[in-house]
Amino acid sequence: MSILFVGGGNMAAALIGGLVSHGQALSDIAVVEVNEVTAAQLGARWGIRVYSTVPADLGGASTVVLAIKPQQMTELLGHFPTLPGATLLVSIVAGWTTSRLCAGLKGHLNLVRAMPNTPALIQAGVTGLFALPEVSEEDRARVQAMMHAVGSVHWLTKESQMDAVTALSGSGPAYVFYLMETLQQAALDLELPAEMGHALVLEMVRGAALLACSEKDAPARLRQRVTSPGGTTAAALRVLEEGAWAQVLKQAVQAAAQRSRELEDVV
Ligand SMILES: NC(=O)C1=CN([C@@H]2O[C@H](COP(=O)(O)OP(=O)(O)OC[C@H]3O[C@@H](n4cnc5c(N)ncnc54)[C@H](O)[C@@H]3O)[C@@H](O)[C@H]2O)C=CC1
Ligand SMILES: O=C(O)[C@@H]1CCC=N1
Repeated sequence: MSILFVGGGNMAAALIGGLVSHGQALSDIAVVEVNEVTAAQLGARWGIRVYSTVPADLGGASTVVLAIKPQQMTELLGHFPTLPGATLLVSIVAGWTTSRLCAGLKGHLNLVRAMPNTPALIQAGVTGLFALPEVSEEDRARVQAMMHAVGSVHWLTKESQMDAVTALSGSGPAYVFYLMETLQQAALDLELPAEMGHALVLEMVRGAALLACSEKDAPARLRQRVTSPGGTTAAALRVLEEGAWAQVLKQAVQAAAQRSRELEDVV
C-alpha cells in the first residue's frame, strides 16, 4: 500500500520507522510536512518524498494518515483535496471524532481512527483502532497491519471508547515517566549517586513490566508478593494510601478522558 502522512512529527516518524522495518518500500511512503527543518530531516533519514502542502493527487497514495495536532486540523481541512471514495483515511489525531472528520472531509466515510503511543518509536507501542461500518475488511486489515508494525493492536467496538484509550495508553507513557522522574529524585534524596539512581529506576521499571507481562497473576497479586508484613514495602504503600495516591491517579486518567472529549470542539 502507498501511504501519505500529513504531519511528519514524533508519531509519524515512529510509524514510518516501524513500516520500513517491516519491509514497506520507501518509494511507497510520502510525507506532507510544513516545518522546513523537520521536512529536511525526514528526507535525509529515509530518502522519502516530502511535500510542503497536500498534493491534489495525494502523491498517488491509497492511504492518508493524519498525524498533526488537533489544533492544526481546522486549518488543514479548510483546503484539503476531495478524497476519492476508495482512499483510506486514518487519523491518529486525539479527540477528532469520525463525525467531525467526515464533515471536514466533505462526507468521506472510509475512515479509521487510531490511538497509538510513543513506545511505537521502538515498536513497543499499543494502538486502539475504531473504524466506521463503511470501511471494508480489506482496509481494516491494511490499517491493522500498519499499526501492528509498531506494536500491538486492539479494535474498539464503540467510538466513545477512544477517549478512555487516549487517557490510558495514549497518555499513559507520560504517567510512567513521571513516576520514574519522581523515583529518581527520591534516590537523590536518599543520597544515591545520580547515575546509579537512574539505572536502578530504569531497570526496576523494565523488570516489573516484563514480570507483569510474563505472569498470569494480576498486578495486585504481584504487589502482594513484594509486600512482606511489617516490611519496607508495607511502610511505603501505607504512605501512598494515606496520600490517596490511587484516587489521584484515577482522577488524572478521568481528566485526560474529559480533555479528549473536549478536543472534539477545539478549533
Ligand atoms: N505524542 C503522543 O504521545 C501521541 C500523539 N497522538 C496524536 O498524534 C498527533 C501528532 O502528534 P505528534 O506526532 O506528537 O505531534 P508533532 O508536533 O511531533 O507532529 C506534528 C507535525 O505536523 C506538522 N504540521 C502541522 N501542521 C501541518 C500541516 N497543515 N501540514 C503538514 N504538516 C503539518 C508539524 O510541523 C509537526 O512536525 C496529534 O494529533 C496527537 O493527538 C496520538 C497518540 C500519542
Ligand atoms: O497529549 C495528547 O493530547 C496526545 C494524545 C495522547 C498522547 N498525547
